[in-house]
Amino acid sequence: MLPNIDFTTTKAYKYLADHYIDIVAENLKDLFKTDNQRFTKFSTRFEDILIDYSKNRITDETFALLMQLARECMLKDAIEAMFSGEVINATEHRPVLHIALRNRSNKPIYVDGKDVMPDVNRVLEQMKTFSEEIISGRWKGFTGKSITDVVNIGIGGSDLGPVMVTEALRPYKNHLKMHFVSNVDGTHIAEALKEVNPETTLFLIASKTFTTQETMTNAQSAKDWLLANGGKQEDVAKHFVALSTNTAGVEKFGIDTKNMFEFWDWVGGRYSLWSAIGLSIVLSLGYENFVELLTGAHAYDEYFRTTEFEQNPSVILGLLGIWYNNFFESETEAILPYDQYLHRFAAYFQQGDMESNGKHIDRNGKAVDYSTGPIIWGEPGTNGQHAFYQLIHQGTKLIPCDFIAPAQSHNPLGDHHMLLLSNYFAQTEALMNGKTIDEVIAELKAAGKSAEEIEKLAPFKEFDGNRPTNSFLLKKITPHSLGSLIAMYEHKIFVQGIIWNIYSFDQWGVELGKQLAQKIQPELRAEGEVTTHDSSTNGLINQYKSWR
Ligand SMILES: O=P(O)(O)OC[C@H]1O[C@@H](O)[C@H](O)[C@@H](O)[C@@H]1O
Repeated sequence: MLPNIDFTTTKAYKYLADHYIDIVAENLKDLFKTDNQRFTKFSTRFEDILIDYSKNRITDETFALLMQLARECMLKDAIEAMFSGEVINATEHRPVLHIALRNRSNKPIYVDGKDVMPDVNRVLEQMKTFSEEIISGRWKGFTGKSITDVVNIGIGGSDLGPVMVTEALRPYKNHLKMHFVSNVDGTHIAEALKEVNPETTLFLIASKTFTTQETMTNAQSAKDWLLANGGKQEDVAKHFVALSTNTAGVEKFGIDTKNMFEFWDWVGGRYSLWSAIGLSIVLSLGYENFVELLTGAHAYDEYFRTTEFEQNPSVILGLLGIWYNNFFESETEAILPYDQYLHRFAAYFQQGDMESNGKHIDRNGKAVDYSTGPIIWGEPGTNGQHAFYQLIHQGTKLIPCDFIAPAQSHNPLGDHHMLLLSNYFAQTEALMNGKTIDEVIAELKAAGKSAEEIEKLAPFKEFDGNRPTNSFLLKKITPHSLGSLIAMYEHKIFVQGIIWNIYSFDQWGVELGKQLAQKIQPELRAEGEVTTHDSSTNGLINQYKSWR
């Protein structure tokens, strides 16, 4: 059982609310001036990942109160409930065990009295054997040629994780060309099919439920394409495999269940890259690298589970998020990787975070009267600087930002990495320090501007600063360190869900639109005017029907 505590009724919350009034008047810059231990105190490490959270609007007192909040909300018990396989996804009656998929210690984890590890290991072994067949070229397509291209057809958690990881770890990839098709927009599959040859293409149909409309439609089109381009029904087995929890659905679609890679309903879709859904990762990087990814995540899981809150990155990051979300009323958080390979990292955690904590009903089934999950967004480093950083620096909104960078580049080309990192360091410094009006005036004077020009221009060039950031500095992005970093973020989301007293592992909010789309489909198929909706929806549908 998860604890069930309204965090706004805790002592720590009340103290924090009072303390906020003091802090809001404080300037980060001054906090650094008065405490030369600030970096040492407010930074932590996990293996080769340094997490500097000193540029946050906190003092020793804030930190202590946030830790007290976690204790009053019984976070420790909640962590144990997850790791020991309790049914913490109560609305779907499921445990939450993505940690079992990467449990390299192999210590038993029980669901309904049965250790899940033998099944986890069996599927990993199956992924290993299969990937070796494909990568080595021993697996042949319907004309006897080896596989050159892999198309993963999946959406949401069955797409975002595999895409993010295969992109993040491109330096480790082999000769296989990877394609990812998610959107039901025919353009997505049509464009992918233009790039591949039916004789040498393997399709991975990735769907936990094997009922998702987008995925089933794309999978059917891929099968039709194979059959229309020389393949026969009996060749489907050579070109299609399924990654799913739904054996009956896989059979119904026409994929032989010996070509099915199983996982289980205790794996949430947005936490499934560690499962059979990660087969595209295994194919792209090789099994050993996938195991390294799992190992990095497992090492972090153990650390998260056993480390005191004060040194625990996910606990600290989660609580800082709560500090901004619930006291400063920040609505968004930006994830800004200074690493081109991490270009889908923010997109991945958009689902990870917003589908997990975008809830307004608490664990008692009652509407909350406080703010929960933030809006997550972001793009890679310097691209963002030339696009939206204006608002982060000088806009009216407080946007806590995570800056992520590797010290070592996989492409040490001339000065590129030094230039990239100079921006990474400069931005958090600039966001913190800002630029005072006096500094602006001095600068303009030095540039020879007239007093009149200075007076006019100065206010536009002032930066308030005092804008909070976390910096993640990794030695290098490797399968191991990436595994740890993903797990760190996953557990941060978990921590926040516990404090907000919501269920982080269901996603009922995605259902309504799906249901209505089902209702609209026959109306779009039929001829004639539609009158069953509100005037806006009718108007749009009828315009579409007259234009199509
Ligand atoms: O893997 P499936 O079953 O096709 O689901 C894909 C996605 O479907 C969405 O509807 C869910 O909100 C996601 O959580 C999920 O990842």
